[in-house]
Amino acid sequence: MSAAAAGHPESTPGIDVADSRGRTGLDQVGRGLTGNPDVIVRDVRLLSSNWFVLRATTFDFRHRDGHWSTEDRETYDRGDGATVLLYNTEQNTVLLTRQFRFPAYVNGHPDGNLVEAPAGLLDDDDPLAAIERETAEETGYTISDAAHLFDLFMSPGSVTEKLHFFAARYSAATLTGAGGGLAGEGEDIENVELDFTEALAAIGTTIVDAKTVILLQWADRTGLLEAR
Ligand SMILES: Nc1nc2c(ncn2[C@@H]2O[C@H](COP(=O)(O)OP(=O)(O)O[C@H]3O[C@H](CO)[C@@H](O)[C@H](O)[C@@H]3O)[C@@H](O)[C@H]2O)c(=O)[nH]1
Ligand SMILES: [Mg+2]
Repeated sequence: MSAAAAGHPESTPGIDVADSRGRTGLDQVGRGLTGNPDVIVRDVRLLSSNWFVLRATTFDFRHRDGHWSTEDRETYDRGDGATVLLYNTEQNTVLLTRQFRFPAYVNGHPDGNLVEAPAGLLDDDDPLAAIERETAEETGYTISDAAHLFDLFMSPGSVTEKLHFFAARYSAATLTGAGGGLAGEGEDIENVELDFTEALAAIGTTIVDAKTVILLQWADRTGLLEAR
């Protein structure tokens, strides 16, 4: 007799038994939130845990005029990430990457090859360790002086991710590895070194990745690099 026929619910990967990535309890996230008295979480349903995690959450929400409504929101949870502006003040250059991004390709980017600041998911590391790791993996450069700038939500209507922003120096002397990303994960990442003026001019045409635009404009606003 199956568990369901015996009156017990079936086991669900990601909830009460491990999913393909070894996770359980994925339907518990968000249930205990108490910070906002105008929000009462009623239910969390796991929709997918194929790779990252898609949930639907039902919550009661008190509007500004005092009335309550019940709302459903889907959230996509990739964990948090970190990104870095690699800069060289002697050359007035930045070191970016180019890689294929399917979500951009399927949504109108001509070939999906995006020019971006190096970035990666934190996995189990703290943000600084994660950006040092990702910079080495993706570009081959070793960074040692990464300065934390700010943390931003990148798409708060649907994606839970908070992105930690850094800036760090690079030079020919700090190129210590091959870069290119993790071949085992299907990554194929190319370095793109640009004169800072050229990089600023490419915003909105060649450079259409938000984190990269934010970092370039930060460097312009603070005068870290020179827009000639
Ligand atoms: N098998 C499989 N692998 C996946 C899937 N989604 C992602 N991956 C693997 O997970 C890797 C994640 O690479 P990271 O370098 O850690 O992350 P990222 O995708 O570069 O994300 C960074 O940039 C994003 C875009 O700006 C940011 O959103 C994110 O915070 C982070 O900074 C991908 O390259 C790919 O190999 C999937 O659905 N299936
Ligand atoms: Mg990456």
